[in-house]
Amino acid sequence: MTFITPRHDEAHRILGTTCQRRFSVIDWGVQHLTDPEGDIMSAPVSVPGQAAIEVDSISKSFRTAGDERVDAVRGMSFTIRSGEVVALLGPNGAGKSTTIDMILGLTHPDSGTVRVFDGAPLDASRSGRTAAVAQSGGLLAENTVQQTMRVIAALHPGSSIGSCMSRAGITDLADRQVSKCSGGEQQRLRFALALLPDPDLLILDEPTAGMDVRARRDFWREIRAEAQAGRTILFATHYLDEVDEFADRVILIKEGRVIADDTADAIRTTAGGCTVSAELTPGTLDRIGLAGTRLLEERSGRTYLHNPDSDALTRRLLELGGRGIRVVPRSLDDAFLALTSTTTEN
Ligand SMILES: Nc1ncnc2c1ncn2[C@@H]1O[C@H](COP(=O)(O)OP(=O)(O)OP(=O)(O)O)[C@@H](O)[C@H]1O
Repeated sequence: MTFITPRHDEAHRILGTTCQRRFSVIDWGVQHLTDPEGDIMSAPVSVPGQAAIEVDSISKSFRTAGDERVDAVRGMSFTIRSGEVVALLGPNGAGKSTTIDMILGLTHPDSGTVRVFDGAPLDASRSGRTAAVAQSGGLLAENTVQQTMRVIAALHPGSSIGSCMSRAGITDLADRQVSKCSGGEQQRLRFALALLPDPDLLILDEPTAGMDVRARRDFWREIRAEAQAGRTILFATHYLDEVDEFADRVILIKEGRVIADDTADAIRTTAGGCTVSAELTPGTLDRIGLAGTRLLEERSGRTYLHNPDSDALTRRLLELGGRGIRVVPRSLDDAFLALTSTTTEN
């Protein structure tokens, strides 16, 4: 199993202590965990349409240093089928990373269950069926790209360094020192490393962080190819255009709960209608009094609002002396803001 994660202590604690007999931990920043004989179990072929990930009513709380309880995940349920490309989307602190950690078996839910390929999450990671790419950390700066690939490939007999490097678009970077690679190039290296065990499930936590527009486009083309080859992809991202373009399905989470689970188009329709923006005098917001009105954001002197009945909202803003009123069909960004924001009545 190969873990590429900045959650060093977490992986070390769980895998290094609970699986010591079966696993060795080569600790040089990346968690490389394999059984001592280098015996990687062959991955069963996943069947399209079968459940790859089953998350059933999971909850997870933490205690802060000040002994306050944080409910990171609260009763979350969803199923991801083999071959799906699914985006986990939510504002900062929504519970995305905690959920991913539970799917990887790095941490366990306080209640509820997570199954990966109908087994324990850790077993799927152990057998190489799950591989993860985190957004940062986990690479040795002084090694070259090729050396990094070789070290990890040695843990996965039969893996093809050339193919994985080519699919991740880093063939030309083979002799470059990791420290000289840009953030986006390092990210592609992590991706190539994750491909080495030939995983059925790829979990990517903000995979394109640090990539420019072209690199992001190339990266997603490769991910698409991996999905078409039958791999299941779950990714967390803050880039809504990526969700729109690449995800078959979006699981939108807020405050540890799933608040929407559908295609990007359907979510846009659910959160439907138009965004209404206007220049408002102070205090106007409190006087709108139209049920279902949500404040999306206030920016550059304009207030952006949503109500399923945008005509009624427009009339109300006119009554209240709103100026420069604009009504525009909503983008996925708007839908995201609408679904994760609070109503003006709150
Ligand atoms: N080990 C921990 N100890 C205490 N609180 C934690 C711990 N891990 C996560 N949390 C808290 O749980 C909540 C969910 O965190 P999580 O990292 O899962 O969110 P996220 O959606 O991944 O956020 P981001 O987009 O900012 O990465 C946050 O309030 C976070 O501060």
